[in-house]
Amino acid sequence: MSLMEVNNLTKQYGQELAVENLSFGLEKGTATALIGPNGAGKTTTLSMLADLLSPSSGTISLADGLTVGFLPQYPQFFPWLTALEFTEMAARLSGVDTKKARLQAMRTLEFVGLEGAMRKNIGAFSGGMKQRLGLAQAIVHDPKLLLLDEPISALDPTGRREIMDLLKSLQQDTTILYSTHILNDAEEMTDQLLFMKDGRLIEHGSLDEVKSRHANLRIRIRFHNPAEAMKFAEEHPWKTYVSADSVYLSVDEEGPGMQQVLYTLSSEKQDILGVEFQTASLEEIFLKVVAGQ
Ligand SMILES: Nc1ncnc2c1ncn2[C@@H]1O[C@H](COP(=O)(O)OP(=O)(O)OP(=O)(O)O)[C@@H](O)[C@H]1O
Repeated sequence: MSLMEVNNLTKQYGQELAVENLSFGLEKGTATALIGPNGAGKTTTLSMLADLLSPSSGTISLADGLTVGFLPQYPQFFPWLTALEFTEMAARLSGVDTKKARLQAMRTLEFVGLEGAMRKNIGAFSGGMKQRLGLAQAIVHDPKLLLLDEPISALDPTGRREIMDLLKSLQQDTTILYSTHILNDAEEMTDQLLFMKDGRLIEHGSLDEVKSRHANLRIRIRFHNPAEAMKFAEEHPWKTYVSADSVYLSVDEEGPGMQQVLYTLSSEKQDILGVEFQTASLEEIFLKVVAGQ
């Protein structure tokens, strides 16, 4: 059964519909990526799910006894507190027994890689350390559902990698819903994709479902240099796309199949570096879906 069911969720600000008739479910133990351009309604949605904002209409149903952790897009910290004091306070506010709160806070800070900075004032923390601390306050009470608003977007590639790895290790016993606009990362950790635009859900499904609906399979032929790729494209009647040293052919009713491409390459004795099937990346699909709206 679903851990959370969202039905026709709507939020209106004056005349503006920030979120419009959003419906989806979160299955236990899955990761869902909420993707959308700026202003799509991701923060508004997550704030309603975290019970920080009341919906104008629609319903959010939670499984009995579900505990929820939330990382806001811009978490507020108290710079004069130490990381340990702050996390312990978050634990208590989330209902952790006072006696256990300190130990739990220490364990969580260790888990997010802040064991060496536990007793430092947050005021001296870097952006990456604050992001880890934000995650710590969201998970310190061991929630079964974790809602994260842009947990990785503000980080550099190393920081993103580290937080993604932490999230993946949490995924074993936690259901995760996170918003992001870093689509390469989303592709790595997602059982369900939700694409939002202008407050509406414009596409959803598993990565494979979304890919098979939108991603045309294509063939990539790699040449030694861009000039050779260009020459090949010009000399053949197929619809091609040339980028750097490669020629791309879409595999559809009009395009050639792999067999025909291989036959052509060998009969013409083309000196190539390689030929392979490729699917479009999530980023390309997203741009296509958003543009098609
Ligand atoms: N408190 C508010 N009052 C009025 N309009 C709001 C308010 N909060 C959000 N909106 C509007 O609702 C829409 C959705 O905003 P939201 O912040 O949810 O988008 P988002 O997808 O999280 O964007 P971003 O990626 O930029 O964070 C925007 O058009 C925004 O201007």
